[in-house]
Formats: sequence, C-alpha cells, structure tokens
Amino acid sequence: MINQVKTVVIAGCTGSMGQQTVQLIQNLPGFELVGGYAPHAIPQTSDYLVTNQLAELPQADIWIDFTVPSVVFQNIKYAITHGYHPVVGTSGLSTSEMHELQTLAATKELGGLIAPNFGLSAVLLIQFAKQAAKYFPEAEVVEMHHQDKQDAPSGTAIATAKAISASRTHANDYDEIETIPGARGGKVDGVPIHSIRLPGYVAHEQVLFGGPGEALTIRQDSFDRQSFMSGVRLACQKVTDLNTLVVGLENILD
Ligand SMILES: NC(=O)C1=CN([C@@H]2O[C@H](COP(=O)(O)OP(=O)(O)OC[C@H]3O[C@@H](n4cnc5c(N)ncnc54)[C@H](OP(=O)(O)O)[C@@H]3O)[C@@H](O)[C@H]2O)C=CC1
Ligand SMILES: O=C(O)C1=N[C@H](C(=O)O)C[C@H](O)C1
Repeated sequence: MINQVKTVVIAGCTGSMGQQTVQLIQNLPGFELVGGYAPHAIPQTSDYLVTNQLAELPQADIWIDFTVPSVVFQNIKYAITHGYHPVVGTSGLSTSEMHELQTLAATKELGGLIAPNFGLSAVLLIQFAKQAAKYFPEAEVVEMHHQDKQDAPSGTAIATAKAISASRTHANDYDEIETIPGARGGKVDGVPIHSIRLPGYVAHEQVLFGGPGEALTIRQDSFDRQSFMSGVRLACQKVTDLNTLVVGLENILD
C-alpha cells in the first residue's frame, strides 16, 4: 500500500512555537505544509500559503494550533467542523470547552489531540506527581515562564493540579489569612498554583510535596522550544489514526 502524504496547516505560524513547527513539518518525511495562518501575517504563496484570513486556509488532514488562549476554542471548533484532525498546543481551553470539542469530534467521527504540554519531561512530571500524591497528598505547584506568556496559570500547571487532586486522599487544609491577596497562589481542585513570569525563563515547573519531617520536589525544565517538537511530531504521526479527541500526550505515547 502506498503511504499518502499528510497535509498540514498551522494556525499561529508566525509565533515562537509556530515557527519551530513550520521547520518541523517542512522537514518531516510524509508530511506537507500547505497553509499557515496568523492575523498579522503578510499573505504569501511562495512555499506554502500564508494567510491572515482563517477561511482562506486550504483543506488539509491536520490542523496544528499554537495561537492564543482567547481564540483557541473557536479555532478548533472551526477545524473539527471542516474535517481537519486537530493537534492543539495552545493553552487556555477550559474543561467544559474540551468536553464540547470532544463531543463535536465524536459527532464528526474525527480524531485529534489536545496536549497541555508536548515536552516529555513535563508529561513525565505529571505522571510522577500523580503517583507521589497518593503518599504525599499535600502539594503545591510552582510554574515559571517567559514574560510574554498571556495566561496564568499555565495549562501544564492546571493539568498537574488536576492529576494530583484525582489521585490524593485529602486536600491541603490550612487555617490561614492572606494579608496580601494572591499570596497563597490560585487553587485548581484545591491545589495551590504559583505562577512566575520572568525574562530568561522558557517553561519550567516544580511540584513540592510535604509530609511529616520530609519533603519531595519534582521539577522539569524546557530550556528551549525544541523540547516540544518530538511531541508535536508524534502527534502528527498518530492523529489521523485516532477516532476520538484525546487529551494528553501520555495517551498516545508508545
Ligand atoms: N502544549 C505545549 O507543549 C506548548 C504550548 N504552548 C502554547 O502555545 C500558544 C502559543 O505560544 P507561543 O508560540 O509562545 O506564542 P506567540 O505569542 O509567540 O505566538 C502566537 C501566535 O498566535 C497568533 N495570534 C495572535 N493573536 C491571534 C488571534 N487573535 N487569532 C489567531 N492567532 C493569533 C500570532 O500571530 P501574529 O504574529 O499575527 O499576531 C502568533 O502566530 C500559547 O497558548 C502557549 O501557552 C507553548 C509552548 C508549548
Ligand atoms: O506559553 C508557553 O510557553 C507554554 N505553554 C504551555 C502551558 O501553558 O502549559 C506549555 C508550556 O508550559 C509552554
């Protein structure tokens, strides 16, 4: 059987992640980049079609999304409705939005992937945190990102907090007064998350667990956006074989 070339469009093709993903797809055997979208892009057709109008994107097998939290839901709704298999890296989707997209994908019998983090170190951190939370239920998350990140907390931190909450037997329950609002972070499912934004950082996360007389810290660092590309590649290789909209790279790892 002849393996057909899979066509790809990238929403957010001019961004930090979008540019790396353009390089990835252009150099990936068996894949062809046919379109890129960004609202401030100057339209061009030389190598592949670049447009600032979503509706001008050509039809393709895969829609990769690295845009902004404010538009990702509408983008993926559009992608699924138009028959693209979505590979979603953009943060900011709420749990109910993910469910709505999963329902839409199911009605279209279309597979896709939403990955809060494409980096292996972050995916493993979440799994280790889930395991540790069984024995150390009292935990807090600290996430550190570059100063241009639009949303806080990060999608990865939210996924980490949910994983901890799902596996622990009880939540942190301390009697405290915040004399400065926000001093104790923001809580997701009872797990405090502290968000740091500083130049020089890319994407990093630490989970601190405390128990009587001992503590455990798990940390991951993405020093470079290249760290996400093996996950994006794997997602592109598998997404057209999926028949549901899967959440989490760990669910498609071999
Ligand atoms: N899941 C993962 O592993 C990772 C996820 N991310 C997430 O990916 C997203 C993008 O990150 P990053 O590349 O650093 O961000 P950038 O700010 O560098 O890029 C954003 C891209 O989105 C485009 N954009 C801006 N506004 C809109 C809009 N209204 N509609 C459509 N597109 C828009 C920009 O286009 P223009 O230049 O024309 O404004 C640009 O191409 C973020 O949500 C981030 O959290 C990031 C790293 C890893
Ligand atoms: O904005 C980023 O940079 C990142 N965003 C994702 C998130 O919100 O978790 C993934 C990674 O942390 C990098």
